[in-house]
Amino acid sequence: MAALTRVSGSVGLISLLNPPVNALSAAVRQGIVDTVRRAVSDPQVKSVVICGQNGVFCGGADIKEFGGHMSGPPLVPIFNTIEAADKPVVAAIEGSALGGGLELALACHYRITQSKARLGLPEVSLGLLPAAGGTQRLPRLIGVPAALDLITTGRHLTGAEALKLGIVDQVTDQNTVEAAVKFALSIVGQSLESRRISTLPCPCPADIDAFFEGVMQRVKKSAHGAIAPVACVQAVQAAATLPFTQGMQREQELMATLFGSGQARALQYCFFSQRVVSKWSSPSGSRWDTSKPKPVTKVGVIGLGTMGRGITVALALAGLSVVAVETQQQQMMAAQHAVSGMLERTARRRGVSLVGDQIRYSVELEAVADVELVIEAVFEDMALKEKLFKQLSTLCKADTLLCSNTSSLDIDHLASQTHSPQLVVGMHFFAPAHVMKLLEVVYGPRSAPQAVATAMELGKRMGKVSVAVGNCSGFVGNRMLMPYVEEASFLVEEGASPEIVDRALEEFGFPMGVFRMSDLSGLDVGWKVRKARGLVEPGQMSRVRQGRRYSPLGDLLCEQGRFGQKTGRGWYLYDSAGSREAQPDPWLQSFLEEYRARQGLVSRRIDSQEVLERCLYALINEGFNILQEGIAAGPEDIDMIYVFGYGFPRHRGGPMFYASQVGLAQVLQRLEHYQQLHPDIPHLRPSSLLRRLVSSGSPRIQRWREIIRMPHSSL
Ligand SMILES: C[C@H](O)[C@H](C)C(=O)SCCNC(=O)CCNC(=O)[C@H](O)C(C)(C)COP(=O)([O-])OP(=O)([O-])OC[C@H]1O[C@@H](n2cnc3c(N)ncnc32)[C@H](O)[C@@H]1OP(=O)([O-])[O-]
Repeated sequence: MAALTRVSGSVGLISLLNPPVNALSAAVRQGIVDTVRRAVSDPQVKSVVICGQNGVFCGGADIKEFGGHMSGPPLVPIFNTIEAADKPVVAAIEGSALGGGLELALACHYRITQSKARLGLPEVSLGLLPAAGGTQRLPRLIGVPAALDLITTGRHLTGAEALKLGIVDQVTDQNTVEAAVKFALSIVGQSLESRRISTLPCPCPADIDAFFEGVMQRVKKSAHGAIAPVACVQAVQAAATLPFTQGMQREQELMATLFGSGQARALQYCFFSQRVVSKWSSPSGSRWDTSKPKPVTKVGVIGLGTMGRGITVALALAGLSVVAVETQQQQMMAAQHAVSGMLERTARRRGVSLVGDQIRYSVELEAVADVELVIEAVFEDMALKEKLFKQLSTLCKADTLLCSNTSSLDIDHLASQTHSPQLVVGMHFFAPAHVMKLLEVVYGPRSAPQAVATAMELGKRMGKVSVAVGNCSGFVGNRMLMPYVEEASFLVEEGASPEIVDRALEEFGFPMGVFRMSDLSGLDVGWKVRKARGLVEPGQMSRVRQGRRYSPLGDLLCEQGRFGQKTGRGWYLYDSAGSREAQPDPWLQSFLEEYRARQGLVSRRIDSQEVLERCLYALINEGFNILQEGIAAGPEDIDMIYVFGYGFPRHRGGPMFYASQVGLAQVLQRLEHYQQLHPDIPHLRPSSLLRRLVSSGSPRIQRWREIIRMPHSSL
C-alpha cells in the first residue's frame, strides 16, 4: 500500500505503508504505480518525495513472497517510470533502504538520508542479486569497484558513508522527510537530464577484462561454492560493457538462474531462522514474549585469557561498563594491553573512535560486587569453576546473574554451588569472542526465565546471534561436533587421508576441513576433553573404549607433541610453529600405514560422497536426538548455531536444512546402510525422531518445530 498527499502546496508526498519495514509486497508495488501516476499527472504537484511509514524507508522486496507465486506489477518498469518522470522525485531515506529499497531510491533523481540510516544491496546474502536495476544503476553512479564491493558483500552503509561514496546527495540529523520536502521545493524546474542514472556512462577501471578476471578469481575463492556472488560480478560486468537496456536484460537472466535455487532457499531460510531463534522458548514453558529481561549496564568478566579478553571487547563495543578481573597482576596487565589493541583495531576498521574507558581492571574479585551480571571465562576446570561460583554467590548482589562461558561443563552443577541457582545460565561464546557472531545461552532446569531473557537480550546488544539451548554435555554445537570429528578419524583409519576428508568438506563449502580445523584449534584441546571423559589410555591402541568404537589416532599424535599449528606438526606439516600453511606430512602417511597394519585394518579407497555422508549425517543424526530431547526447540536453532559458530556453509542453510534438502528418507537410508557396516558406532544408529518424520512423509522443515512439540501419538 502507498498513499499520496500534497504537502507544502506543491510537493506530492508518497508514503510506503507496509510495517514493519515497508517491504515491496505486491500491494505496495501497486500502490507505488497508482500514486506515482497520480502525482505525475497532477498539475498542482511540482515535485515528489517518496518516504516510508514509521521512520523506515524500505527493506526491499518482500522476501516472504519468494516462496510462493509472485503476483502484482514487477519492479523494473515501476522504477523506470519514476526515473523518466518529468518532475523531480526525491527519496527521503530513514531507518533503512536495502535491496529493492535502495534500487527504488536509485531510480529517484535525488536522495536525502538520515545520517544513521542503513543503505545497501544485501541480496547476495539471500542467494540473489539486485534485480531491479541495482547492478546497472549503482556502478553508473559510484563506479565499478565501489559498486562491486557493495553488491558482492551485501554490506550495509551508514548515511554518512553513502554520502562519501556519492550514493546520496544530502545527509541530515533533522527530520528527513521535512528536509526532503524543503529540498524538493528548491529544485522545481531544474533539468533532470543528469539525474537519470540509467543514462549516465559507467566509469570503469582501465583494463576492464583483466580487472573483472581478477575480481572473479577473488570472489570465487571467498565464495566457497556460493553461486550468487559470481552472478553479481557478471551482472556488474554487464553494466561496464553494455548499454543500460541490454545490461538490464543480463541482470534479469542472471537473477533467473538464482531465484528458486537451492542456495537461495537455504539463505532465505537462514534470514528467517535468525529471527525465529530470537523468539526462544524452553520445555518448561518459559518464552521470549513472557520473560522480561533485567536491565544491565555493568558487567563483570572474570578471567582475562583469550576468551575473557574477547568478551570484554565485545561488551565495551556494545557500550556496556565492564569490570575486568584477572587475579594474577602480570596477566591482568598483559590483558589490559591486549584489550586496548583489539579495541583500537576494531575502531580503525569501523572508522569510529573508541576509548575503552568504560573498562575497569582489577585483580580483586570483590571488584564485581556491584555489577548486574557476571561472565566467568576462567580455565575450563570444574573444581576451579565450583570454587569461583561459591565466591561470587557470596560477594555479588542477591539478584546478580552469574553466567559461565564454559563450552561443555554442567551448568546445573555450577548453579548448585550458589545460593540462587535460578540466577545461573551459560553464555557460551566462540573464539574470537568479539568477532564470532554466535552465542549459545544455556539454561538449566532451575534457570529463571528472566535469567535466560537477560542473557539473550545482552547477546543481541553485543550484535550476537543468540540461541537458547538446554543443558547437556557439550550443549548443542560441541555435542553434534563429536560424532562429526569421530567419523573423520574412523575414515582415516579405514584408508582415507586427512587431505581427502578435508577436501570433500571444503568442496562442500566449509572454509576449513575437520583436520585443518583441529590443527588450528589445537589437538590438545580435544585430548583434554577426552581425558576428562576417561577415554584416553596413554600408549594404548585399543579401538574399543567404554563399549564403543574409538579411534586413538588423535591421542597417539598428541603423545608425540603433535598439537597442530602451535607445534608446527599435527595432522599436517607446517613450516614452523604458528604457521598456517598446511602441507601433507609424509611422516603421517607412513605412521598411518603402520597403524593400520598393527590394527589389522585393510586400507580401502574412500570417495568424497562417503566422507560427506558419514561426517554430516552423523552430525545431523545427533541434531535429531537433540531435538527429540528438547535441548534445542527447533531445527532453526541448530542451523543458526552451525552457520554462525562452526563455519557450516550458509548457502547450505545449516545441517538440518541440508538434511531436508537431501531428503530425510535418503539420510535415514544412508545412516541405516553405514550402521549395518559399522554396528559398533552408536552415533550412526538413526534417531527415532528422524524415523518418525520420515514415516510421517518428511514434512517441510518449517513444520518440524510444531511437530516436535506435539505428543508422539498425534503423528
Ligand atoms: C528486487 C531486489 O533486488 C531484491 C530481490 C530484494 O530486494 S531482496 C530483499 C533485500 N532486503 C534485505 O535483505 C533486507 C532484509 N531485512 C533486514 O535486513 C532487516 O530486517 C532490517 C530491514 C535491517 C530491519 O532489521 P530489524 O532488526 O529492525 O528488524 P527485523 O527483525 O530484521 O525485521 C522485522 C520483521 O520484518 C521482517 N522483514 C524484514 N525485511 C523483510 C523483507 N525484505 N521482506 C519480508 N519481511 C521482512 C522480518 O522477518 C521481521 O519479521 P518478524 O520476525 O517480526 O515476523
